[in-house]
Amino acid sequence: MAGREKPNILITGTPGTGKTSTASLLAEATHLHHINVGELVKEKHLHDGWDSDLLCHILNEDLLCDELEDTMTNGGNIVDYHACEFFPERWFDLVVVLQTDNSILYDRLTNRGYSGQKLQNNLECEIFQVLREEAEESYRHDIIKVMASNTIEDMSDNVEVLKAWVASWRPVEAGCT
Ligand SMILES: Nc1ncnc2c1ncn2[C@@H]1O[C@H](COP(=O)(O)OP(=O)(O)OP(=O)(O)O)[C@@H](O)[C@H]1O
Repeated sequence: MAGREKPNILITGTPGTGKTSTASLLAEATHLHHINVGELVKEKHLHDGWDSDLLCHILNEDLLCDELEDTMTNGGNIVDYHACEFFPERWFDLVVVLQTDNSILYDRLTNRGYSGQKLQNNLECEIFQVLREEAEESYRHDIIKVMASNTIEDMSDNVEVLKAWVASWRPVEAGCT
């Protein structure tokens, strides 16, 4: 079976590190399709209700993966989500982990109205590099890029690097998996 003609990229990281902003700029620059998983889960009800402790939807991973399977098989997607271990490894050609210094992330999350346990959980997630570890446990290390996302300059540099990666990407020949 022929492989996909365009790559799939996963952009992950703690909430507030800039996944959606980076993914939408990259989608504009490359004409790849941006999938904001959080929005998709809400829109298509790919969840098992609302977690009133964590103040977020309880993701149904099977429903989400079934929903995305055909799109991912076709290729040409930028998937943006704050978790990564449950996606099939074969979906992605590149996994980007965005990281933000804690004081900057604190300001971004408080500006967005996060407080209490939710704020604390997200800051700890970034301090302990939970998403970087999750990516390293779930994907080949040579397809992972860890990128700083502290400033607008970082964001535009990251988009340029990723745009160049997309331009140089070539489909894997059938039989050369
Ligand atoms: N590198 C950056 N420099 C400056 N501001 C940034 C940067 N990245 C993100 N921001 C700002 O931080 C806020 C959060 O960004 P964004 O929504 O893209 O993060 P996210 O990782 O997608 O969050 P979530 O997982 O909650 O959707 C936005 O106001 C955005 O403009």
